[in-house]
Amino acid sequence: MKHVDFPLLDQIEYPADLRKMQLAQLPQVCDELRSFIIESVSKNGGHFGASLGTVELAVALHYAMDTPYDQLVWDVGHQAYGHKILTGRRAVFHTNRKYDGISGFPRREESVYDTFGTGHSSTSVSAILGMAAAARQKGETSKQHIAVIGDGAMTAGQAFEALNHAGSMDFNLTIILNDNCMSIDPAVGALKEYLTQLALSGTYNKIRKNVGQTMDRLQEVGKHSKRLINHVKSGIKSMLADQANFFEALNLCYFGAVDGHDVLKLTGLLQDLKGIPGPKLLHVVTTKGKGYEPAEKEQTLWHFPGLFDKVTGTIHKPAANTPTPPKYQDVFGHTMIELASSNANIAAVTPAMLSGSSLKLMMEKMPDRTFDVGICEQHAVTFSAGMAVHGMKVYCNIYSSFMQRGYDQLIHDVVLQKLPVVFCLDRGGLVGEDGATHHGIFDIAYCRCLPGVIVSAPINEIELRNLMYTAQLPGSDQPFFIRYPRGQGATIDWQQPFEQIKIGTGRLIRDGADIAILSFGHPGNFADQACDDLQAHGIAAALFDMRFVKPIDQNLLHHVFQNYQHIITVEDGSIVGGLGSAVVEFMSRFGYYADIRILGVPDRIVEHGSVQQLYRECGYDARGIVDTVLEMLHEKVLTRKLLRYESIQYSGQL
Ligand SMILES: Cc1ncc(C[n+]2csc(CCOP(=O)(O)OP(=O)(O)O)c2C)c(N)n1
Ligand SMILES: CC(=O)[C@@H](O)[C@H](O)COP(=O)(O)O
Ligand SMILES: [Mg+2]
Repeated sequence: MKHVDFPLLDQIEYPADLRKMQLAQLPQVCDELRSFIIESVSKNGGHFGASLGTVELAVALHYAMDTPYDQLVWDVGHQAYGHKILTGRRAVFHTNRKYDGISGFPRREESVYDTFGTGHSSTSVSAILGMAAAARQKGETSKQHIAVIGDGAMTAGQAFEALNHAGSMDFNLTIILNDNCMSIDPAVGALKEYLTQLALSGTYNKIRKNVGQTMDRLQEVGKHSKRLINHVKSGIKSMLADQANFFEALNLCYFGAVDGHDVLKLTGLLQDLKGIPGPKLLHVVTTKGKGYEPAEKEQTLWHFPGLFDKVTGTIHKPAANTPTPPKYQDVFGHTMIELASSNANIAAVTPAMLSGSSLKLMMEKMPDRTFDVGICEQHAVTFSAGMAVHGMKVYCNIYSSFMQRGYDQLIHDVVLQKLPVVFCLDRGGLVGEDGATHHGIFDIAYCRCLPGVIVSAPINEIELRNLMYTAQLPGSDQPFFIRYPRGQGATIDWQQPFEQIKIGTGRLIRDGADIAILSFGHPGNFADQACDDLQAHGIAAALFDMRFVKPIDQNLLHHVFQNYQHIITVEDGSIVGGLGSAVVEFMSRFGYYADIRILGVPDRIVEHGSVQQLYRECGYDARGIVDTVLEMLHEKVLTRKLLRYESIQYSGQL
């Protein structure tokens, strides 16, 4: 750590302050900004390597552009910490991703400098193109529009759709391709190879000279006429004729590749580019984790390291003296290896979440049957469907919120064709600090409405394994969803022999006569705890683990409606369209009546914080369940208290 204090950064509240500085001071600003990020993330947590890689870019952009008038969109937004710190949020940066604190991603509500909310990838070029179109309509001809997009994010279909559109328009647009050869895991795919070749080709030096000549010409003419734009393009194109540049072929002026850590050159280049009208792509080469050695060396680990000692680079780990339950993702990863070892038809697919899904474990052992297809959820779904056509049993693992990207592919390419793909929806439910963009709370509803599918959720790791096992048994020939949460499970002794689960059956976890609690997935554990707590109030609650919302266990529900007047449903998902809705639909269909409360994520946007804080806020943690039961059984509880009081009085008289 070079800096213990921040003499230049202290003078910068907003980019206007940065722009008052001398160009020669920018390297030190970068130095201080980098130190600030290291200091803050080591203590408060957050995404790390990506923002270290964009320090120079953030400084150069805010120095060269007139933000917030000029519009800047950061794709994904996990790399925008430098931007946040330079745009009025340094003093509150320690609240990053915390409950009631600032978001870990750009948010329109948070700052005028955050022109577009992100979190999910590959949206930036579309969004900035839309803004440029709006500016054109308003006659704001001098306004700059810049999207910063990583090489990982660039692999998604939407990014290509936007490039295709951008190249056909003459809007004033700069796409900065931040190429660090990394996604969360090492970048994959043909684009990666292409960008590497491009970066090595040394095109930039020639182009840089050309920019200078172009600027002279622009000054001479004075206006950004269409003729001039074409002139600029053809000038650059001629220099690239022997290179068949992909971006040029799409009609974007390509500049690069440049060193993304040379802040002075970067600033000069951005200033130059401002004067060149039309769609441009600047290829910037950076290092993920730049300036912090451990993060440069182990880039996947330091994408999101958790708290660490900034001096030694030691990542804090929980004390290992007591055994803890594993993460659901690891149970999934290990179980995949077990299943695939005994079933040669099994393959696995992940759209760029190799480590996050723990499919990395299977990739190491069975690389021929494990596919990291890059960030492209839509392709991942249809690719899996294609394999299923020819009898492969594909486990397509997609984070619940990212699956939203592939919804038509689910319907059109899987459900309508009745293909038995197994979708393992990881991060189902509230995910915590990543917040609203990443909460996987809509999947129960968006899967439940699909005809002919199975929608399940395990209460613990053993059930996760058994569901995964069941999904590949002969006769399992429907699309099969298994959704499970982020983080740790509930069972230490999880590696039990597989057992088949009868599809569409729930089970009684504990009996009781006063109220029935129906749970779906891991909140069954909250309900179990609540049942314990309710005993102290003299209430005997029954707990049913539904396991499936589709097909739903009708026998179980008939039993519940025939035996209980009071029913609570609990799920880690939106209360609109989930388990609660399914139970009410059943009640109405069969003409039952009961006092029902639906607990889950309310119909509003839930922000970030620890999952415990968010479960509390939404009222479906153990305490929330207890409170709801007490409220529902208010009179019964009062009567019982009274009876107990009377019996004490009476025994006192004896
Ligand atoms: C639609 C979607 N899929 C997956 C992710 C998870 N994700 C976040 S960052 C990231 C890697 C992005 O790579 P790149 O754009 O190159 O940025 P870098 O981290 O290398 O700076 C991934 C896969 C996401 N945010 N959105
Ligand atoms: C920015 C992004 O989308 C990912 O880095 C995400 O934060 C990963 O989430 P997990 O930590 O749950 O794998
Ligand atoms: Mg990258």
